[in-house]
Amino acid sequence: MASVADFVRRFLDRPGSVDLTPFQRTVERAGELEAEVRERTELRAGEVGTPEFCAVMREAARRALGQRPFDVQLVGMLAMLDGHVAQMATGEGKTLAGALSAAGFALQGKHVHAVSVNDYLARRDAEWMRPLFEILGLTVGWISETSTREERRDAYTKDVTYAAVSELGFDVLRDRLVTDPAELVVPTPQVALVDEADSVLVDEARVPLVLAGAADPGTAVPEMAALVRRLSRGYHYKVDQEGRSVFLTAKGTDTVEKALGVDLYQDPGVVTEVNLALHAHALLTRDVDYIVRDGRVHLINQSRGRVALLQRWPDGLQAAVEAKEKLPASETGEILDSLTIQGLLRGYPEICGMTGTAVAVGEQLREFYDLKVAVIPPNKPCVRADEPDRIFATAEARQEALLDEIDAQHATGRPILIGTLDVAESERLDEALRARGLRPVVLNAKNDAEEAAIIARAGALGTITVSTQMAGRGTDIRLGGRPAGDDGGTIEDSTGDSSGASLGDPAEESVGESVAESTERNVADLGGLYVIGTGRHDSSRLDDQLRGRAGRQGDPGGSVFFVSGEDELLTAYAAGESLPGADPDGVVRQKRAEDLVAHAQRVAEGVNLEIHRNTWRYTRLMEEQRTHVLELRDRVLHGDAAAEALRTALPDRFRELSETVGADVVEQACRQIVLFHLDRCWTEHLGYLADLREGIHLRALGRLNPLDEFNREAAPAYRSLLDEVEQRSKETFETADVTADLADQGLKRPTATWTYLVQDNPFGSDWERILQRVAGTLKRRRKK
Ligand SMILES: Nc1ncnc2c1ncn2[C@@H]1O[C@H](COP(=O)(O)OP(=O)(O)OP(=O)(O)O)[C@@H](O)[C@H]1O
Repeated sequence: MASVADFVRRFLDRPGSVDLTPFQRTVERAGELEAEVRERTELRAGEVGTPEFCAVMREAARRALGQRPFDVQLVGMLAMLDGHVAQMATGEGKTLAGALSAAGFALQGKHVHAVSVNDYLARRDAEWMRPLFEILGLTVGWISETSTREERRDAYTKDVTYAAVSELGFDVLRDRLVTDPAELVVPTPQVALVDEADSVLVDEARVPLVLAGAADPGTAVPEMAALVRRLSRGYHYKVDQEGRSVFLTAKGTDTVEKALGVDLYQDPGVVTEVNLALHAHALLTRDVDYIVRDGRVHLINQSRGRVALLQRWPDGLQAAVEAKEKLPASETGEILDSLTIQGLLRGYPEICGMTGTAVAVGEQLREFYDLKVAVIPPNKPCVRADEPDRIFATAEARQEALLDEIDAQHATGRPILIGTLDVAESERLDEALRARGLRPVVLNAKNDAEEAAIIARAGALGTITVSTQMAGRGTDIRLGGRPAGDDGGTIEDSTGDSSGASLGDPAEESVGESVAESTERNVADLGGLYVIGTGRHDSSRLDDQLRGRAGRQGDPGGSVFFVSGEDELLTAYAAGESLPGADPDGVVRQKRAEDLVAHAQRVAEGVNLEIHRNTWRYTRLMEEQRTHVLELRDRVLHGDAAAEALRTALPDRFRELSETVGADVVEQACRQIVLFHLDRCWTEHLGYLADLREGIHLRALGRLNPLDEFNREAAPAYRSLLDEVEQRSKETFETADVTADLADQGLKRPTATWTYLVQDNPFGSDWERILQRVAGTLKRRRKK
């Protein structure tokens, strides 16, 4: 019978979170089997999810990696095997828990795609966990951006394949162009096990992965960039409170019209160009939203603080930023196909994941993926001291207090990790600290190559590390600065001679106290790593990830955020409400100030959720159509559907050709013809949907619901696409010389293709922006 405590706990659990009791019981019983399993020479896992299975997995990890999984890691494993997102705090050993569950799926004969956050982690985790998979008789592979198609195909044949989500998506997209089944790379998706599930499944969910082809330089608009550079904010143009949209004032409209000699009202094309240039000028900031490196604009991924490789904004905006920076426009090309990360991952019949911060996005995980969160307790209780925010009236007062605090803490030798909100701020802080004679180490999107090394040292005595959000994830910070994983957890260790893996507990083997351990103890006596945030993020999860760098595995540690009333979070999301008055030292001490900061953060989170929902409403239909097109394509690629269709439609032509060139040649030609037109029409359909979405605002002005309107038009357009494919295929079949190269007869596929991610539009959806813009322009016209 469940105890009262159990009942109360379950009652208090957040709605939608998973009851761990059955998993905990299984793990308890696994504990009873441990001694017996240790004696076995051969490890057979038995039925997945049973106590014996858990005991064998634990023993496998102990033998292969020298790490005996803690009970909580086994509970996490069971939760993932049951199809949930396991929330495990930073440093709790998610890599091992994830590998154990990947192995559990693989032992059931399923292929697992372990979705990593980046190439570095995909490779590191695959190599680190390789001995575990091998001891269980399983194979493992990894994919990185530089992997060849052959290497990728090989990696996908393994039981478990580690890869960044973008690589998986790009492979799926590239497979879209294949006309011979032997060239396919990605097998049918089975299980996705997603690391940092909140970030991939929620924050990046709406990012489209794009496959483009047939080069065409982007539209450069240098004159527009030069023109808007001369406009003044507040006078010629205004930016809304949330910093998400910008619009010309009546004065600005006049100035632009005079300068360009056009009537903006008559010329929507020019309005779009001016607005894009204004966006690039007023809303996107160098070293915050992007950096310029090697003569190119590199976007910064806001939630990770690192350069978002291969990402770009929607084309017009990308070109506008390039023009703003006086750089040549980068190539654009026609979009051949695109797929959002959410669409990609929803294509897996089974999905689960792990992260340090899932509860806060529990609602989205349920809504978009039907996933529940399992909150796994820590192995050792967290003793980190999280101080309340220190709130200041002005940014200046905050800066002074921040520098004083760093100075004071550093004087004791305590290691400090300072998290800034963007690259520019990390550089300013670096300068200010140097002016005080301190020697910080800076980690930001500009030097991310050194990340692992810098972070591994961040816990060393006397170290000051200034970092953007990138420090939040992936690399272990050890007190005393021991490099991550020197107990068996780095690539170097595990790619080496794995037969040397220790069989006992690492702790049992050390004799006496090493230098590293004594430094670790010193740092612990000083209070452990001290994390300081220079401002609250617009999502509490990002704050929690930063705090989570300290206090890992029961280590001592501390964290505090320095907030100012001038921070964007407050000016954008708590506008109209002012902070209570500050004391003479500039500090705001009333409780209401804390509430206001929390309120602003909740508003920001709500705004993001709304944008996500809205984007998904529009993309869902497109992705359903895409799935359908792909099913058709598969039938054509793998079977004789094309030949059957054309034989039925044009029996005489089919017979005549079969007699002259043979049935095989005709069948192959039919396949090529239908695939060509299907791909071509899909590309055209995507272009049509993009235009439709851009134009839908005009109907919104006519008081029709834009989403209904969109759906009303997109559905018949798709039906006519299918008719069109049929029509064009018949025409080609009728007229083409099927013995010659079909490419010479107008069926030319794109010669060059490339892939990229479209950075989520930072100002809300295109249609929302355009709507605001048009409404704004019309309002101003009426006033005139
Ligand atoms: N069962 C175990 N026994 C001993 N050490 C372990 C065990 N599990 C994990 N570790 C060690 O704990 C450290 C943290 O593991 P890992 O990097 O997987 O944590 P994490 O949960 O992914 O943290 P983060 O959220 O920061 O990425 C690593 O050095 C790893 O070797």
